[in-house]
Amino acid sequence: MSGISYAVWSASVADPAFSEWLRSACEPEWTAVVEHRFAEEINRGEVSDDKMRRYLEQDFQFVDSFTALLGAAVASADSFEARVPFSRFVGQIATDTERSYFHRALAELGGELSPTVLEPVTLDFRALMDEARTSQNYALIVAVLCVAEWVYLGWASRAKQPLPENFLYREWIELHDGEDFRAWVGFLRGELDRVGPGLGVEEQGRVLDFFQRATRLELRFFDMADAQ
Ligand SMILES: Cc1ncc(CN)c(N)n1
Repeated sequence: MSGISYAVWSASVADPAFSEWLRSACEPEWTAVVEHRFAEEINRGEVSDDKMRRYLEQDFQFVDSFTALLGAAVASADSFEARVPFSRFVGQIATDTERSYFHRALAELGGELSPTVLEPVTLDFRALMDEARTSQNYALIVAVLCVAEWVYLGWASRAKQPLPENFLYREWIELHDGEDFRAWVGFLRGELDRVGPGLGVEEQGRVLDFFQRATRLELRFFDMADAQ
């Protein structure tokens, strides 16, 4: 990936959907995230407690900004029907099942819900999400949300059955795979496919820029978690 690409998506029959056009412009980083060693170790239940604690401490700070970004999607969507899946996700997942996972997992690992030191990549990711949130631009907001959820579906759906017994890994995988999560990612992609083609060329380039920056940050986040 080399910064903003002003290659234009076009609506001819042969062209991919807008979301697939964005994703394929993020190779090889996209595949590097989905096939990352750290993700493979989660899928096999082999991450050391120390690494898992560090990752989840930082990720809980990610999730805080992510939840605020979901709120911005509710506010900036162009119809009631589009607002509903975001609202449902905030209520059922982000502030309920996922929050409960973080509380239990960090208690088990002796981690902190509010670590004093935030890694540079955590700060950078929070900054990107804040930039998308304060833009109040629906396409930019959905682009960042879509990357975060789609790459997580990518690695989690590679986990082999039976999943690890330890809840630290099993629940983290289950939160990012399964029928409901696939439908959620399908919705996010569908929103990009719906609004993307109607944007001007410059605005499409801006969406691509946010999509690429989010993908790079996902890769850096797993690199940070894997380092030690
Ligand atoms: C860094 C990151 N990216 C995505 C996700 C999935 N919501 C997450 N928990 N953390």
